[in-house]
Amino acid sequence: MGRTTTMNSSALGWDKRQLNKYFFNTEPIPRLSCHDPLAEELIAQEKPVVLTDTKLCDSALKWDLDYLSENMGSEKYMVFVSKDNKFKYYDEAKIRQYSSNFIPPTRRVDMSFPEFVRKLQEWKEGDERIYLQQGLNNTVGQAIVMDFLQFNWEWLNVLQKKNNWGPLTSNLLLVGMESNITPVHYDEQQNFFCQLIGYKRCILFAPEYYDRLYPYPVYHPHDRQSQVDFENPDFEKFPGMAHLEGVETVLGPGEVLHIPMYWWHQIESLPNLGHTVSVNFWYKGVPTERVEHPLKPQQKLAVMRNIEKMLLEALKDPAEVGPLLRALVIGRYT
Ligand SMILES: O=C(O)C(=O)C[C@H](CCCc1ccccc1)C(=O)O
Ligand SMILES: [Zn+2]
Repeated sequence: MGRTTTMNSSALGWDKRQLNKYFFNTEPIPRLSCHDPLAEELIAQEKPVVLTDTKLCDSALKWDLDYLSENMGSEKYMVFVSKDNKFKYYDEAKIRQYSSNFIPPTRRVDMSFPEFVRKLQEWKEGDERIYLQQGLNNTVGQAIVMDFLQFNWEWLNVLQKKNNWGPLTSNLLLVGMESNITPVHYDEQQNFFCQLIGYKRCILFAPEYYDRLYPYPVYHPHDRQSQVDFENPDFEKFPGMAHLEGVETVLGPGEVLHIPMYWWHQIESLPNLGHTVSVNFWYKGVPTERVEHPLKPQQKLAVMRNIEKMLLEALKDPAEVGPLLRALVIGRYT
């Protein structure tokens, strides 16, 4: 990119003026040492927390573009291409069964790491943007494997056991351009999100804000993604959005954000501070054995997802799900 960044004087390494102004208020996500008992308390309560000194991925702080080009082997990696700066995730498997004409907002191109870096360096204003999003697997070079083995697994494994999480399912390597945005969505896994290079703004909303973020239907390719666009909010169509309140942080190199399962999150690579490199740790949640009532918001979300899945299974035609739900609720539960 070669752009000179006017780094601001503050020690943060980034400048508040670089943050997009949105219509909702946010409070800061607590930033704690991983040795602070409150940190583990918040994780146990499924609340977001930034851990500043885990040393979880210190061996990967050197994963800049040169090092990754050198050591990511000659394999092809998954790169998404977008006409704007938004990279809304979609499930390719759901496109086929979702009858109506779904137009993917981004396209997937597989390319080698050096190819990806060349595209980054040749990029100029107006070009399509790119975002490498690839699960780390055994095709990466030896050096990367060595770095990976040096992660602070001891600390992670203790937390995994204490919180009765399921197995680690994947580590997504994310290499994005400055200003790239992953729009607000939730995942069905516990996540430790590690920032390695550059700065990412992470805006989170609690799972109970389900009725203010209007997720797509479960059978839609954009399942788990919100329908709202923070940069062009449609308050007529999505009135609940007006009551959104979030929490946020700007994550820098070496910092780890716990994104609890089902928490909504939007991730933005800060403008003018160069490309970003992150790696996440996704853990399967396990169903709670002793169910207590009233159910937690996360559990209600799981129930609603199951109802949508059952209805589609019963009705087969997605177009019939809405009318049946309306018949069930309007005038009876409203
Ligand atoms: O770690 C997370 O959960 C994030 O959302 C990080 C996000 C990219 C995620 C892309 C994605 C979202 C859903 C399914 C598969 C891939 C970023 O950092 O831009
Ligand atoms: Zn996510």
